[in-house]
Amino acid sequence: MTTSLKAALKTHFGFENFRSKLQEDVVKAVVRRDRDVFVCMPTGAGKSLCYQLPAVLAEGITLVISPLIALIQDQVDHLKSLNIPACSINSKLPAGERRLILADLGSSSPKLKLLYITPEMVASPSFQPCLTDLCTRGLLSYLAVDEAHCVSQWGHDFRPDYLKLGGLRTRLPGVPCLALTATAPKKVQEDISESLKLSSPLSFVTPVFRSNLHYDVIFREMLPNPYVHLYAFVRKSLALDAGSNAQGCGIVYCRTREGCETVAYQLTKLGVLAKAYHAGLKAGDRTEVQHEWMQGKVLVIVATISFGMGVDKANVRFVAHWNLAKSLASYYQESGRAGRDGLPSSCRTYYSPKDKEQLNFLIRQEIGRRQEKRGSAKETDKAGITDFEAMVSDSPRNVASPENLAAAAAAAGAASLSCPDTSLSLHLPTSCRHATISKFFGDKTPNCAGACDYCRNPKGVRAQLEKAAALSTKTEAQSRPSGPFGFQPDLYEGGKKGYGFERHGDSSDAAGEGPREDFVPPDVDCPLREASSQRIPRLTVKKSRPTLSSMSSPPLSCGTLSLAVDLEHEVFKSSKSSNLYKAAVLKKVSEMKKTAPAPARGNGDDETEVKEEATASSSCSDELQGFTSASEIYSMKRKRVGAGQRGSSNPFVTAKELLKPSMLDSKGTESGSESNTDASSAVTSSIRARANAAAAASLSSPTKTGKAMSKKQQKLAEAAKSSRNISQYFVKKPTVEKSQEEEMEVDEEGLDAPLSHTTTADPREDSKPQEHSPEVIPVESETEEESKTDVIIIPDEVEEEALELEQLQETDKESTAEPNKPAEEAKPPLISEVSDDVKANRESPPPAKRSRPADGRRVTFNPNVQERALLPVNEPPKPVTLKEAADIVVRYLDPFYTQGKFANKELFKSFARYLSHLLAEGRSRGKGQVKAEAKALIKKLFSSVKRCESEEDWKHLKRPHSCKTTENKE
Ligand SMILES: Nc1ncnc2c1ncn2[C@@H]1O[C@H](COP(=O)(O)OP(=O)(O)OP(=O)(O)O)[C@@H](O)[C@H]1O
Ligand SMILES: [Zn+2]
Repeated sequence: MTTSLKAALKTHFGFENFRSKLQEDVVKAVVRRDRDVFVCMPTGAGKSLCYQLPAVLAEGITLVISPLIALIQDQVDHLKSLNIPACSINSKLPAGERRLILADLGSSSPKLKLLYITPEMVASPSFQPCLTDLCTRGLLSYLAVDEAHCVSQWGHDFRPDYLKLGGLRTRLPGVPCLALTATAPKKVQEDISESLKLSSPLSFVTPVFRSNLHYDVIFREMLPNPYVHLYAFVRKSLALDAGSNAQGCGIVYCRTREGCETVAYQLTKLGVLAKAYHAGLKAGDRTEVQHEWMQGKVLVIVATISFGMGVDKANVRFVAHWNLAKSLASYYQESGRAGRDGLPSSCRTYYSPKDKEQLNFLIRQEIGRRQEKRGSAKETDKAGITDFEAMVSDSPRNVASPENLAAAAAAAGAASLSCPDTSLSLHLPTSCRHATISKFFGDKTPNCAGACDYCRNPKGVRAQLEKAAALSTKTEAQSRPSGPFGFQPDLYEGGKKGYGFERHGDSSDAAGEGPREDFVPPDVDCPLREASSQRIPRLTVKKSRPTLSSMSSPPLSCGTLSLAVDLEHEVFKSSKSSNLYKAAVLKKVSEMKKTAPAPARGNGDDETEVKEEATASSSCSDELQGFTSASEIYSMKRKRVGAGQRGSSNPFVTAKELLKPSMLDSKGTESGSESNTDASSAVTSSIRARANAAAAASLSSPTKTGKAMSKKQQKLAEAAKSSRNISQYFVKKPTVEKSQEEEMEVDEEGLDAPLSHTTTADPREDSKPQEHSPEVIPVESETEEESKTDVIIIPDEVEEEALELEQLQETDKESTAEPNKPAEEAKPPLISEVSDDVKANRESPPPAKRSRPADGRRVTFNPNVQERALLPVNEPPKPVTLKEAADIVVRYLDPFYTQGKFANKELFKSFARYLSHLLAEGRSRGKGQVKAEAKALIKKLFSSVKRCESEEDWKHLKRPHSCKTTENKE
């Protein structure tokens, strides 16, 4: 058998030998087909071959379940390059190709050997006939479940759709199953076996210890300059000083996008080319960054955890965690991307107690949210906490715990060393970091032989701890109850004051820039009215911002500035939370835009005008020198900041600051600068806010600033338009004051993915459509361009959903998909995922879809009113696309989800998907009809069931053909 396997290995894959005895043993076991098989091997050990080779040798088709389209694409491309017939069915596939695949699968002897598919797709109703057909004809040779840990709610990457695979399994009797993962503690292994209904599986588990990896931990906040420290680490790890020619590279993981941007910027500035990678970048940019890094053109990739899964690069010489990983399992997997070639590599954590607090908070918050949705607690809810504690716990209970948590305490993330705000001396790391990891995964203690800082220099590690403890005590003593804005640790879990401004203040947290920052009341001369008021919990005043005097751009006129200040103050007074404040600002700006004359553009006088403005305002700015300027005072919660927001820690910028770059742009002095990068690509709240604020400011001086409208400003204004919808979405919300949670949840990309879908801030909390009232806004003052963009409303939910899916499904290979899929548009896909549609919605700004109604009025937000007011007169209805149908469905369905009418989010999504397809079928109807039908169907559903508990609940729904709308009548 060995000989024939080896021959096949050579013939089909070009390998002389198996990579390891383990790989060979697994392949042999799989080929025997008499048992299910469980494989736990480190990343890069060659797991894929364990099912690919048997798949090639077997008759029939191997169904491979993999969580990411990007991963699937890589695998399929690789197999195709080896002439092995493999493909994937997903919603990105052009209809023609999909038909071909389905035709092959339906033929008597399909040519395909491997069919890759996501768990969502395999569970989708449209795929079932194909699956059943293959199964009944005995054409399925194996079921391979890659990244099988996603099936476990104890695992760090739980994906609810993986749970459905148990059901799938039972429908495929006699098909041997192979489950593969790189990281699975005992508990997760058991869970995998149970959930996938593996029958007495043969287990192949590699020890987790990797002797070529060196682990250490540095207390970030004890460093005079953490970036310089990181830079030195990079140089050393890549042997740059030794003039090494070895093409090594490295990864720095940050929790937030902003952190990535900052670290990448700092490293590059110091002399090592580093680039950021996160879901806030355009897909193409992400792919390019990854590509450059793979090719060694960029030495360091600074990424959120959206980067890495499936990245097959052997010579990663270091993995640094600038922020803590969220669990020991995650840490092991992330750091494990180093040294796949077996050569010595470094894994370093830059530990900060703030990270620990924030992560702890976020994890608990997420669990609370899940429980709230579910209405009950589950034992597995604790998984997130225990896994995290495995990283950072310093509690004696855990140290004594037989379940490794203790071990973890001293462990890998070193976070163990954490918690300087407790008595550190009691919890010195008591063992080697490798040992901790091994214990966590249920392995026996390895022989570290100096491959961690503790084993190398236990004294040094202790000394660091003690120093950190001392520093922390000092900092606490200094900062404790320092007036109304002080951090009050006693209240940590008690209320919003307990979280304090400084903890969740802003970006410096994430980026780890230096020591903890205390709230500094603003200068008495600060132009912002009520600047020191803390009536809105997360609007902080920061003195550390540059003052007017330090600005290089032309200053504003006094009038503009004071108007901006007044505007802000008015809104500030009437808002109760930062979100409401933000929404109100956006609304105000939007209103003003409508009542002001359209700004003249591009008349060639820009430069003169700007100069005039600068001269006119110079005296005013002089007066203000030394003060924190109005525009730099509000520090809102961080929102997604896209490329080009490097180092920026204050995403919410008010009128004046916005005007500054825009005026510069208009003079051409900063065109092409990084702040000028495609604003639309990162339509973040911050940018929207900037755009709106810009518009507001320009209105305060309509002639001058209007003329100075730059390209950038136009782009921003465009971004603002799409935000207007969202602002209305917000503004109709009840004035419920939210806790500091919101501040943290926004851009915690690093946490989003690992905590599964639900970790992303639940969009529904921010979007309660049922509370919106119709709003009719006159359009007289609008520019033509503006009026085109207001028809489609993108609920935040859609954006969040898209982000979530982006992270989970298409993180890094977006470019492999066709940008616009005419085929998809032309014909309803046989198999599709609503998620992609939703995503598409987010990526492309809402197109102008309807002409303005004859009465010159535009209706926003209330879909019922829209229908009437916006229907084109005497024009045949434009047939809806699937995407448009999905938009409509999501919008109408969302309130029901919010009201708890769906047992869980998956059902909600599944119904949305079902309904979208139903409504888009045939493509012959216009929007009005689709809307009416959507409403009718939803109504019908909830007239038969009080709460949707299963897919059966909607199976009876059919398109209501009798449903007539205005559009129909035309
Ligand atoms: N027998 C072999 N000889 C040489 N190279 C091999 C062999 N088997 C696999 N490889 C190569 O090893 C690399 C890693 O394999 P693979 O991607 O399957 O790892 P993996 O264990 O699935 O990692 P991950 O956990 O990241 O998915 C690939 O480039 C693959 O081609
Ligand atoms: Zn050790």
